[in-house]
Amino acid sequence: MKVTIVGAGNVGATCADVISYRGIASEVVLLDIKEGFAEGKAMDIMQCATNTGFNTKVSGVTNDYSKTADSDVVVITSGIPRKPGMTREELIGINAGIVKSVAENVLKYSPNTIVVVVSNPMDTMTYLTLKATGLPKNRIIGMGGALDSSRFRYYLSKALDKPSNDVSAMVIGGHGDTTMIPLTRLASYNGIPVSEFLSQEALDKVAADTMVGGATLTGLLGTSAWYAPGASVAYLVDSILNDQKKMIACSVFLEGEYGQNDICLGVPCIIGKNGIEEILAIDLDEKEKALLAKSADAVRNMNADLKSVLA
Ligand SMILES: NC(=O)c1ccc[n+]([C@@H]2O[C@H](COP(=O)([O-])OP(=O)(O)OC[C@H]3O[C@@H](n4cnc5c(N)ncnc54)[C@H](O)[C@@H]3O)[C@@H](O)[C@H]2O)c1
Ligand SMILES: O=C(O)C[C@H](O)C(=O)O
Repeated sequence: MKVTIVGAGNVGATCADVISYRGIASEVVLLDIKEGFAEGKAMDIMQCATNTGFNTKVSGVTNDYSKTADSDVVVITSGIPRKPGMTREELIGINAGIVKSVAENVLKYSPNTIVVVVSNPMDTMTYLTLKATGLPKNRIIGMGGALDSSRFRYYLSKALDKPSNDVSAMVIGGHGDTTMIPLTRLASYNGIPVSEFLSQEALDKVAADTMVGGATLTGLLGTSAWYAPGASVAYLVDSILNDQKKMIACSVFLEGEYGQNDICLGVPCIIGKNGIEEILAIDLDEKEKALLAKSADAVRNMNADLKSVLA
């Protein structure tokens, strides 16, 4: 199975590293526009093979899309990341043009691929990829919910003082500081509602910390995060390539689901060899429904800025 990652920067290279280390794909191609950069990242990763014991073939290319031919999955991480004090939405001016041209280029050589969109603002970039390529909705997946949910589980585990892997929780909605919706009501510690262990005040703080999880890291690092983002993409790619049918919150084109139309937004999906195999309809309470509607309004506003790119 072959995976191409366009953008060999922090997130793209970390994703390639996790995919090869865990043996998720037999081949990974890293592509970047910066001369020699992807080649260098691929060589560095390949030199881990004997010490960590993997057999995935990782190669790097400078802007040569012919080397990406017949990829089963293409991950788009090309574009600029935010700096401290910025929102993800401020990246649209530069990233929209990059994402559109990358999506068009990869499809020339891999017409049957499944595309995973990572570049920010992610929900809008997913919508742009869908509109620009005309691919069926099951083959365009926006990655944000997997990461936000892992941060939610991290903050819950810290509040509970228990391991993250004993916590089950999901974030839906947009992948933005004010648009994501941590589903606190449904979060559990080994099947027991977290509200049995944590006060409402503590749960509200966990939700607030989760929502600004990316901004907090950007403030600490000076650029946005990459370890958890790269691992979250690899987790999603694993479910596609190995047909695991995992339930993962992903940004997907909605046609009536959750009362939304003509938008890509994070909702729970079953992810398998066909990409988005099912959009799960979960019962939200009135407060959660209102938050999702507000989140959709904000993402739709952002999508309106794509007019000139899509013209
Ligand atoms: N969806 C998410 O959950 C999530 C998580 C983390 C980061 N991101 C986003 O992912 C993107 C990448 O972040 P990063 O930290 O890896 O940034 P980075 O700057 O480390 O890497 C981006 C890479 O893209 C390359 N690039 C730019 N234009 C290109 C083009 N036309 N073709 C090929 N390569 C091109 C650059 O040369 C660079 O190497 C950002 O937009 C960031 O906001 C999203
Ligand atoms: O925070 C960012 O800008 C990058 C990414 O979306 C993240 O959540 O880490």
